Amino acid sequence: MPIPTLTVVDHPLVQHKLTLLRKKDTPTGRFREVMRELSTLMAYELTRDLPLESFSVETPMARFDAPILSGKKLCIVSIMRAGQGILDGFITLLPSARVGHVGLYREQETLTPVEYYFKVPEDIEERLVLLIDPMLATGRSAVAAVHRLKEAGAASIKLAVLVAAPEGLRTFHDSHPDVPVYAAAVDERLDEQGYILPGLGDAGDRLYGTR
Ligand SMILES: O=P(O)(O)OC[C@H]1O[C@H](OP(=O)(O)OP(=O)(O)O)[C@H](O)[C@@H]1O
Ligand SMILES: O=c1cc[nH]c(=O)[nH]1
Ligand SMILES: [Mg+2]
Repeated sequence: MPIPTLTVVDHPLVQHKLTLLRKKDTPTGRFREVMRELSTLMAYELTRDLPLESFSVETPMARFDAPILSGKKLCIVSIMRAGQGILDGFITLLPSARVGHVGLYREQETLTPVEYYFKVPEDIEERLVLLIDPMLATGRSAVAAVHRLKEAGAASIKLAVLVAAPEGLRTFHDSHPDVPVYAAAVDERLDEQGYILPGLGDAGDRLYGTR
């Protein structure tokens, strides 16, 4: 059984920007902007261990062997809606990655994730999947998304979230011990409605100004 891994991205810029997202009076436009900035930093961390190979390049001065990315191609998969808030930053750093979407919302009473959309590239089994969602609360949405990705053939997946609850991390690791998790923060706990405390509120609502 693989050992579940959790990487908390403790870079000062990540922590500073996350604080801006947490502030309840950060307005929608600014929230969206900061989430995008933060997501480029998360993408940087998630790709830290990508393999490199040598490529012969001619600079204006000389020919030499320079490093380029090798290994599996990438697929970024966003868990809608709130995942869209961190998708742009990932695409900015990884412009040739394919992009997939999983549409999920939590049913309010039971917190059961309900799927309304699923579209991923056909060759997903050949790609490293970077699954993204700002929030991991009960963990059930991420568990369901990974389950669907594995059904579609994905064999290599990393999960990136901004804020995770300890309860959700346990549930996720129990279901998918092979999927490493990257988070900007692990918060205290869930409240009675399944929101993360202290968290940042409802990420989708704050991104899009809904309630
Ligand atoms: O870990 P869980 O308890 O499953 O909760 C986390 C999910 O909740 C939020 O989505 P939400 O259901 O609010 O949908 P939205 O993105 O459309 O707002 C969030 O973006 C996650 O997908
Ligand atoms: O705190 C939470 C929990 C689930 N989804 C959110 O957007 N925020
Ligand atoms: Mg929401």
